[in-house]
Amino acid sequence: MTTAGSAAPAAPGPVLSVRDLGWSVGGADIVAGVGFDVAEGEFVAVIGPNGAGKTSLFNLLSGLTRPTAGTVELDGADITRAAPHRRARRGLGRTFQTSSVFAGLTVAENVRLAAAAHRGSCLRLWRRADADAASREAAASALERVGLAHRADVAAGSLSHGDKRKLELAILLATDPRLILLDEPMAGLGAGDVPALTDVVRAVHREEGRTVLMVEHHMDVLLGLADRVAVMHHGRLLALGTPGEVMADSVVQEAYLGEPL
Ligand SMILES: Nc1ncnc2c1ncn2[C@@H]1O[C@H](COP(=O)(O)OP(=O)(O)OP(=O)(O)O)[C@@H](O)[C@H]1O
Repeated sequence: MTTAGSAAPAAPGPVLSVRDLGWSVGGADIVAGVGFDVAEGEFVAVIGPNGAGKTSLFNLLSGLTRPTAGTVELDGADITRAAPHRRARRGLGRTFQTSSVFAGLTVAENVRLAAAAHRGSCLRLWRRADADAASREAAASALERVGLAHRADVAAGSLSHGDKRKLELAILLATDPRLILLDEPMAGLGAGDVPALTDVVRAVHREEGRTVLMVEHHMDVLLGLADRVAVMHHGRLLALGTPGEVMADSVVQEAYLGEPL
């Protein structure tokens, strides 16, 4: 018999819970009926052919677009209609497919600015970011973790594409997000740069314990990272399972029309 005092603690709920999520534009369903949970500390990869709705899904999760159906919960709180900055305050961070850094600022200044903005110092943000010890510390730590500490004082615009991707990750880490959405971080990288960035993403997940959702086209990159793979197709969630399950799924293979997964 279980008494109130000896009851096992309830399992923690999912970090992210998506139910029947949809986004229609001009009568076209860009995202439709998408539902899944992401557990604390999990790494879920999102794959799918071009135009499948992966970025649109990320836009719905991060609040850039308003869903026309369904709900999004973060740690049990309904954030379906919350603005992007409110989601960020609650611990949801994201990167974009295209690089988005201030080219004229130094690498460290870019990260400090993000840290200061997250800490709420909006008034004369830049001066505060420069002077604020906590922001400087957060920036230095983030740059160290992505392997960019030695480039802290160069202009962000002078970085290689691969280093800009690392900088974007550092900008994200400076805000200490629990749930990170990475939209094709490897896009445009030379083959030689992929392993280093993969290692950084792996460390952010495994060593720092952050929950990650990542859009990525290449299964070889995902295999060493993802606990589960979500497959999008025509705006719908076609499959969700371990990388092995998904690769063996004939419906998934058909969606890719013979392209290697
Ligand atoms: N604002 C919009 N208005 C109308 N259609 C849109 C809009 N944004 C995206 N779409 C369409 O929605 C579909 C899904 O686009 P989305 O960018 O989400 O796909 P994706 O899976 O991220 O593609 P890729 O792998 O090429 O980045 C595409 O057909 C796209 O043209």
